[in-house]
Amino acid sequence: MKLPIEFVEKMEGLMGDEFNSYLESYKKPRFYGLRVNTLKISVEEFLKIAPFHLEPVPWTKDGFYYQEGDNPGRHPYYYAGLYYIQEPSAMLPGAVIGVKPGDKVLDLCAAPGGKTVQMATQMQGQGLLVANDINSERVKALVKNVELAGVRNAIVLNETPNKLAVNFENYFDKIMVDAPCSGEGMFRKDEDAIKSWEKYKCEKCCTMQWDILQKVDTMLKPGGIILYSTCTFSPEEDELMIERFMDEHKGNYELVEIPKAGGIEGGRTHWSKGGYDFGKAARLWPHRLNGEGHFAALLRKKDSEENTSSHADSLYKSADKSQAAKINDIRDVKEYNSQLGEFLENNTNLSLEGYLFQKGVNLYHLPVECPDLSGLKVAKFGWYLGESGNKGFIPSHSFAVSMNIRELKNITNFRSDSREVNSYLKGETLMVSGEKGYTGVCVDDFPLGWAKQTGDMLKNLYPKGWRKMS
Ligand SMILES: C[S@@+](CC[C@H](N)C(=O)[O-])C[C@H]1O[C@@H](n2cnc3c(N)ncnc32)[C@H](O)[C@@H]1O
Repeated sequence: MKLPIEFVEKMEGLMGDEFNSYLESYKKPRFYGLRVNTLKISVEEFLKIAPFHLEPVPWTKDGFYYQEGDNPGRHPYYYAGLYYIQEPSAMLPGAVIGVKPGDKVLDLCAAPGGKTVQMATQMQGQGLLVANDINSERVKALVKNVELAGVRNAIVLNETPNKLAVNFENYFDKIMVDAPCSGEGMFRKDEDAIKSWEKYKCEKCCTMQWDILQKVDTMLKPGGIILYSTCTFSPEEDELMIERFMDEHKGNYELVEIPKAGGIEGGRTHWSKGGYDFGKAARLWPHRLNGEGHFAALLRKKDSEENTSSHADSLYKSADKSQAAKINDIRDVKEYNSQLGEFLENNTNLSLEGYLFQKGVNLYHLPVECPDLSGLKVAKFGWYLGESGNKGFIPSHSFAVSMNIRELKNITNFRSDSREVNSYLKGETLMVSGEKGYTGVCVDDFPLGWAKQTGDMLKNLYPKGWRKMS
């Protein structure tokens, strides 16, 4: 690996005596990680069935190192969304932000969704998770990962922080800012990161980070939490960026201690101007722990006596609610849309509560009231249930993949090592007989998608864009 000379010289100046051991880390292999999706399976159950060589990641209880040859991205459990493949150091921000069920959470720079799905597991379907990214191509991957993980309480947006700040004033309890950065911590994992570093120098990234951070305060409630993270070593993008933010908000924010498990170190106060204790922040160094380079700072906004009722809530109150219905049980669902009500009754054991929405023929669910989304580009709205039209109710793929087996009435279950499961994931028709109608196809009890049983065969409804290639 050829590191840019300018980068090496800068690191030598910063690291002093540590420089040689730091540089040696580039000769060592990278680490591979996966995080168990506890929306679908507990860590204990996963460890019983996972056919991989797993070792715990010290800073998060759901994260594990795997060996390169394990290839978890090709296993049917991946298609059931049982885990998310994530670089081990990248698991820290989501592990320490402290998201709880019922919170309103914003993941501002979210694609492809590693931290979004991690926070979703902590919310357990309660509250609202808004995941946003400015890049429309990357938003597609974000939507897919949110669906695959079975997240039911997320809205995915494709917006600038400026526009979000108009709709979400004083709205969120927690905001994750996993900022675009010069990516120095990723050189060992991905040599393309070096090319990107040469293109987007640190100064450009600082400008982007500052623009993003400036809007965060507007959207955060008093008493709320920001987790700022990067995968770069540069103090300008890390300690100095947070120092600037805290200076700008004069005493309104404090740094919160991030636990230092498994070799994590504090941030470096002497790389800042010295006004705050960056020992509370976290630096993950590749020569100090088993993972790549990362920085994270946890900030708490001070509580205030001001009225905290949010602008977005009040906008919603005056917005047109005719499309939304609050539901408490199946009777309300039937009243709202009889096709959906019948489908739920015949095919599922699901008890839906919360809010139903209809846009054209499409039906959606959210566990909470919808915030004001006017003027925003919505890439995914809540849990997409399916279409209700002339052909009756047609359930969506995200409906199936967000279910657990106990919520499904009609099931076709295959073993993970069976020929059938691979055929299903490739989109092939299967010669399996059964009762006519929709069936949830599962691998070892975990739903993968729908099929329609014709009596003597399964018509495959696994979506084209999701299929396994070989
Ligand atoms: C480090 S990546 C995020 C990784 C993601 N949090 C995860 O865990 O999978 C940074 C992201 O910020 C997005 N981004 C860049 N500028 C942005 C802006 N002004 N507002 C929102 N997102 C932005 C990029 O498109 C990129 O997807």
